[in-house]
Formats: sequence, structure tokens, C-alpha cells
Amino acid sequence: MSQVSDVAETENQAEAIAKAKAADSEVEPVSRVLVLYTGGTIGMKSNPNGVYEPKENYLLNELKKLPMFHDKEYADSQNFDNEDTLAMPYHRGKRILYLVKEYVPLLDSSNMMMKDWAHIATDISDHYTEYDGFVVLHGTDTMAYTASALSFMCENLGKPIILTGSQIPIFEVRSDGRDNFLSALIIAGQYCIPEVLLCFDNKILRGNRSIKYDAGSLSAFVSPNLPPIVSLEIRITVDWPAIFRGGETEKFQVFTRMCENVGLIRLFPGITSQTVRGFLRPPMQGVILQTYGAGNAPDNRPDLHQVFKEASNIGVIIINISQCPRGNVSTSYATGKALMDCGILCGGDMTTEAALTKLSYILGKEEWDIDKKRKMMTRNLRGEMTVVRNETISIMDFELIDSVAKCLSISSTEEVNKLRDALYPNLTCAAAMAGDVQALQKLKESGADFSLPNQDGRTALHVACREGHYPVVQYLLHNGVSVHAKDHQGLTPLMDAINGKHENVITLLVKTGSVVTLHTVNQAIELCRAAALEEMDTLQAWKAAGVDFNVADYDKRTPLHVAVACLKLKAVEFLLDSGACWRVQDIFGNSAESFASDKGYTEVLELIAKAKTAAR
Ligand SMILES: NC(=O)C[C@H](N)C(=O)O
Repeated sequence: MSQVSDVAETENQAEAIAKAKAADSEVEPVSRVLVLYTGGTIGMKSNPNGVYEPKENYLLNELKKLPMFHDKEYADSQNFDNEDTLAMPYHRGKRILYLVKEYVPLLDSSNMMMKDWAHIATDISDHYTEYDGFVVLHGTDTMAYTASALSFMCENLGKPIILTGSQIPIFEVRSDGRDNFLSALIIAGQYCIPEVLLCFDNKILRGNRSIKYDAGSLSAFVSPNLPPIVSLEIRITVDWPAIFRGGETEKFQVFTRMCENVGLIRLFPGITSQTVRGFLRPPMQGVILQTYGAGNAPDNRPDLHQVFKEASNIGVIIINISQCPRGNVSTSYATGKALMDCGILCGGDMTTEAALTKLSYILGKEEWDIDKKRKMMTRNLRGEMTVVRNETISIMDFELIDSVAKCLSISSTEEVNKLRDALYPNLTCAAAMAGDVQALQKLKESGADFSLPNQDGRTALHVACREGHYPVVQYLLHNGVSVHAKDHQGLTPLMDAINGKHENVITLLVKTGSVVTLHTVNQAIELCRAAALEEMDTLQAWKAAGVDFNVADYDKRTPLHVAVACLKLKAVEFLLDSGACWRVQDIFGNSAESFASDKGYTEVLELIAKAKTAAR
């Protein structure tokens, strides 16, 4: 063997050996949350002049002293890869482990720029597969802008991203920061809500629907046109049907090329056309026009209309939203209609923050032509605007649940809602089990939410994947069911597809961004069993899921060790072809190669020699 290939082989082997060593003995159900600490009052300290300032390297050490944020005893008993991993106390059947990544410099959010949004989005993307959810600690002043921007920048999001902060620093005697942060961690770690959310004062709001409303209150944020998605009272109540689900079968990705040439014009009586013309001059590419009431502007100002028309004609996109935080832009007034006639688009009930960041996102899509950009601006992309609900749906919804409720003599709204929650998941799972897309369509028309789990935490997608019903899986993914939803055993639909050995379904799930989340030791146990029994279809299914065949069990034995020990030549060949390393040592010091050589397994040694040649 040449020296060069020797080195290459040694490097591959070293990597595989390191991975095998990394396996630990974690057994308790855990979920992992990444906390991106960008700054804001939550971690500030008063400086000698008595003003609040962000303080570096302060938050993490202080958090470690608070028992509700860190169970020190448990953490000391574990062998965490990163010693800065914090462990919340065991809660509701799970333990949340989280890592705090502190930004340098920490910012008061008034100092944030669009590049800071890109920084956050990129960090989420870089660690997307490692975590179940993300918390962004952020100043409150521009939190609604960042939340709105992230909602657009994060495409095909399948996990929660929760922004939170506080009005009083977390380490003061009185602080809203502790509850806000804890609530955000719990929701990010325990609930699969695939949205960018904002957590404040025991409520979780959709990020792109929220505004900072009160500078002096601990209840600083409101969502004027959409009720909270989650209420954290004595009980935590999630409004599951309200959750926005995109329904794309594409992987998560972030878009960071936001356009900076955007702006806001707030109309006021007597605004001059010179002011507006100056504002709309190049390089301006898009403007949010804040109008009166239900989207009205003067219809007796031809000078203003002329300026708007000229700007629209040269490709400036202008969106009409209301100065009133609550309500919708409508065209039922002549004064509103006049704007539409100038080429100005209707912004519906979007917040200013959502409209501006959406415009910046859409204008950043250089590959879209102006017609597509205008069309996308009026479309509901991330739940940022209200779409009128189809009437027939609500009538049928009422009929189905109502008839069952009558049979059961149920009458109160609370009971009817409980019935709905109990009934639909079982009906959707039954339809998924039968592979019946039509039945699912009917259930959808009658108001079913496919993402609601049954008593075992399983969704219709878990069931369809187990059964290998490809068209059902496709249908459910297009209807926004998350590939990341975990059942009560912590298993995702991908594990069902692997257990069912349905390769086409596995490939579709992987394309949609699913990865194997099972602990590496448990993966190794499954793979070693399949190798020992030479279950080729099982090994093939794991391969389609993108698994690393160098995972090791409690004795640091890999599937290749087992296949060699059991002399399963087909499995040995498959594993070697799939990247298994013959030099990884188990705790007894044996590698697959040394064992075969000790035993004189010449056929195995020939296969290893072949793999070595192929690796050169
Ligand atoms: N409460 C806060 O976080 C306000 C602070 N000025 C900020 O936005 O960073």
C-alpha cells in the first residue's frame, strides 16, 4: 500500500474509531434545545452609572446556580460531551438538555441589523438536525422584527424556534425573565410546533403576528389579529388546529439574502407628494405604506396617486397595511380602492414587522421575476396573514362532531372539543393504516387536524410510514404533518418506515429533512441484530435512512464485528460497501479484521482486502 493511501485510510479509521468512542449510555428520554443568546435586557446588569448593559460570560454561570434551570446532580452524573450542557429537572416524562451559545458582542436589540437575523438563521441551520427545538434570547425592542424575519428566512421549518427575553433582567429579585425563558425551553423541548414563535408573559404568540405594544408592562407583546398559539396557565394549552403547516416535502433551509432597500411610509394628513417621491427614489425596491383605518388614503390627491403609479411602474413594490394594529385592509371604501388602482398591493392584516420583513425576503429572491414577487407578497407564506376559511369546511366539521356528540348526549363546548381531540386522531390513524387517501381527504373536509397525535403520541404519518403507504405519506406531508413529530417512545415516523423496511417511504422522509434521532447505542443494537441474522432488507432500510454503520454498542462492537463473528458473509460485504470500518476496536481490543485473522476466516479477510483496494 502506498504511503498516501495509508494516511487516508488511517484518517478514515481514526474518525470511525472516535465516533465509536463517543457513544454513551444515555437511557432517559431527553430532548435537546439550542439556546442562542443574542443579548437584550434578560441578561443585562446595571453598570456603575446605573444603566443596563449586556454583560459577557455572565448568563451561563448564573443559570447554573438556579435549580429550575439546571439539575447539577444529574448533570454531574452524566458524561456530557460539552461541559456547558445544562439539564433541566425531569419534567412531564422528559428531561430537556440545552446548550447556550452566547453571541459576541451581546446586543441591545435596538442595535440589531439584518445581518444579525442572518447570523441567527445560519446558526439554526448549522445545528438543525442535532436539536429538537431552538430558543433565541433577544432584546424586546426589535424582537417582533427578528421573529417575523426568521419566519420567512427559515424555509420548510419542522421544529420550534422560540424567541424570548424580558423587561427586567433575569437575575434581579423581581424578573419576568425566569418564567419567559423556562416556558420557552419547555415548549421548544416538549412540543413539536414547526413555527417561529414568541414567548412572553405565559403566552406563545406566532412570531410574525406579534408586536411590542407596551414598553412598561411585563405583558409587552400582543398579537392583535391572532389569538395565542399556546397558553401557559396551570395547564399548558396548545391550539393545535391554529398551527401553520406549510406542507412542503422539501428539506429545511435558510434564506439569508434579505433585501435592504425597503422602507416604511406612514401617511398623515397633508403629507406632500415631494416627500413621498423622495422616499420612493432608487435604490428603494419596496415600501410598506401605512394607511388609515381599513386601508384608506385620500382619493382626492391625484399628485400622490401619480407618484405611487410612477414608482409601481418602475417595479417598486408597495404594500398597503393599516396604521391600526387590529383589523384588515379592505377595498370596500373608494379611498382604499384608489390605492389598489395605483398598483399598490393589499397587505391584509399583516403587522408592520411582518410586512416589512416579508418584503425584504421576497425582494431578496433574485431568481423570481416582478410578477412572481408581487404574487408572493399577497400570499400567506408563514401564517402571517388571515385567509378566509372555506365555509363548507366549518359546516361539515360541525355536522360530524355534532352527530357523535348528540349520540353521546354531549352538549358543552368543552366536552365537544374533548370529543374532537379524542376522535380525530384515531380516525386519521385508522385511515392511514388502511392506506385510504380518500378517507383522509374527507376527514380533512370535516375539520380533522392530521398533526394531532393519538394516545401513544403517534400521528397518522407514523402509522402510514409503518405500513409503507407511500401515497398516504405523500398526502400527509403535503398537508403539513411534521416529519419530526415524536411518539411517546421518542420515535419519529422515519423509525416506523425503517422498521417496516419501506425504502421508498424512507427516501421521501429523508428528502423532507428527517434524520435518524435514535441514540447511537440503540442504533448499534438494532444494526448488530440485523447483521447477526443477516437481515439484508433491514440493513438496506437503515442505509436508505443515511445511518453511519460505524455506530457501536455498549461493548463498542459495531455491526461489522458481529457480522464477522457470526460469519455472515453477505452482511460483511454489504457493511464494507457501506463504509463500515474494519479497524474499529471493541472494548476487548478486537477489530473486525484482527478477529477474522485470529479465527482464520479467509473469506472475510478477502472481502476486507477488496474493501481496502476500493478505498485507495
Ligand atoms: N427589554 C429589552 O430587552 C429592551 C432592550 N433595550 C433590548 O431590546 O435589547
